[in-house]
Amino acid sequence: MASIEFVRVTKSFEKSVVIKDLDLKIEDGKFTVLVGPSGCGKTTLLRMIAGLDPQTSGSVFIDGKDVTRTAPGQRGVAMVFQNYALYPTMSVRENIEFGLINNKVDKAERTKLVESISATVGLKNYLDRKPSTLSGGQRQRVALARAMVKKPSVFLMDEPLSNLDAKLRAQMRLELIELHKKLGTTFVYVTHDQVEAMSMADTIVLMNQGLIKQEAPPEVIYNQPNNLFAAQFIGVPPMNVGDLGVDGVKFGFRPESAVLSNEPGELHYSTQGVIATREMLGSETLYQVRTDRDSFMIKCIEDQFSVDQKVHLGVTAAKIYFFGADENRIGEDHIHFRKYLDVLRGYRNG
Ligand SMILES: Nc1ncnc2c1ncn2[C@@H]1O[C@H](COP(=O)(O)OP(=O)(O)OP(=O)(O)O)[C@@H](O)[C@H]1O
Repeated sequence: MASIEFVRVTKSFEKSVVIKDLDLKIEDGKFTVLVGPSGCGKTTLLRMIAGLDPQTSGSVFIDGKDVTRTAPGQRGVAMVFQNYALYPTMSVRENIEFGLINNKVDKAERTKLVESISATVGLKNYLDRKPSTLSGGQRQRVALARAMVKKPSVFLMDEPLSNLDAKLRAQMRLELIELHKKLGTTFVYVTHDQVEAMSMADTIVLMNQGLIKQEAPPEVIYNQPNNLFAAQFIGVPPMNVGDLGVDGVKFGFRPESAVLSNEPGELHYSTQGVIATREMLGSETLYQVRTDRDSFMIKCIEDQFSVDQKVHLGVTAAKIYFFGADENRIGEDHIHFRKYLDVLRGYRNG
C-alpha cells in the first residue's frame, strides 16, 4: 500500500501546458477515481505516477518518496490499460506469469501465485486458453491478474472497462469494488464516466482543463458541488440550471428534486410549463419541461404525464443551489443567500 502526492506539478507537451501547478494527495489504500471530460489530463496524471511520462516540473511522491528519478519498474505500481495489452500468442497462464519470469521468480512460486490470483479473479478454468478465445470481461480479468501478480503497492487503471458492454461494465464495477476490498491496495482509476466514478470511488478527483475542480467523496460532490462544473458533470441528467437575473447568479436543482403536478403547488420555487419530451425508463420517467425561460429535466417515479401536457413544477427551498458569476457555489452562510431565495420565490411565470 502507498500514498501518492503531487506537489506543484506541471506537465507540458512542447508548448502546450496540460497540467499546471497541480497539488494532489491520494490516500493510502483508498479507491480514488480521476474523472473529467476527454482531454482534461487524467491519463497524463496516471502516466506521471507510473513514470511513463515524467512531469515537466514539480515532484511526485509515492509513499513519501520523491520518485522523479525512479524508473517505472521500480515504483511499485502496476498499470491496467483500456485495451488490456495482452500477448495474443501466449496462454492466459503465460500472460499472467510473464512478469514473474522476468523477475526470476522460481517455477513453484510462480505456479502458486498464478493459481491463487486466477482464483481471485475467476479465471481458474481459463488458464490454458488464448486471449482471442476469451470474452471482453475475461480479458479484462487477465489484465487485472497480470497486474496483481506483481503485488504492487498501487494499481493504476486507465478506463479499463470502456470496451465492455453496459451489462458487463456494471458487473465488473462490482468486481473491482470487491477486489479493492480484498486487496486493500491503493487504486487510482481514470474514467470519463461519472457513473463509474460515483459507484466505485472512495474519493472522486474531478478535473477540467488540467485543473482539479473538486476532490471529495461521491456523496459530497453530488450534494455539495463546489461549482457549476461539478454540479453539471456529476449526476444524470445533470443539475438543472437557470439564470436568476440578479448579480449574474444562477440557480440550480437536481432532476429528482422537483415535483410535477396538475395543480399549482406551494413549494418555494414554483413555475409552470409544458412537457416537451417523455422518456419512460422503467423504474422512473424523465420529462423535459419547457417553461417561458428555461428547459428542465425532471425525474419522476410515477409515469403520469404526457407530451404537450401543461404541468406545474415546484422545488423546496432546501433543494435549491445558487452559483455566483464566477461559477462557484454560493453557500447558505453567504450574506446574499436569503436574498437570492427571495428573488427566486418572486420569479414565477404564470
Ligand atoms: N504525447 C502527447 N503529445 C502532445 N499532447 C499530448 C500528449 N499526450 C496528451 N496530450 C494532450 O494533453 C491533454 C490531456 O490528455 P490526456 O490523455 O491526459 O487526457 P484525458 O483526460 O485522459 O482524456 P481522455 O478521456 O480522452 O483519455 C490533451 O489535450 C492531449 O491532446
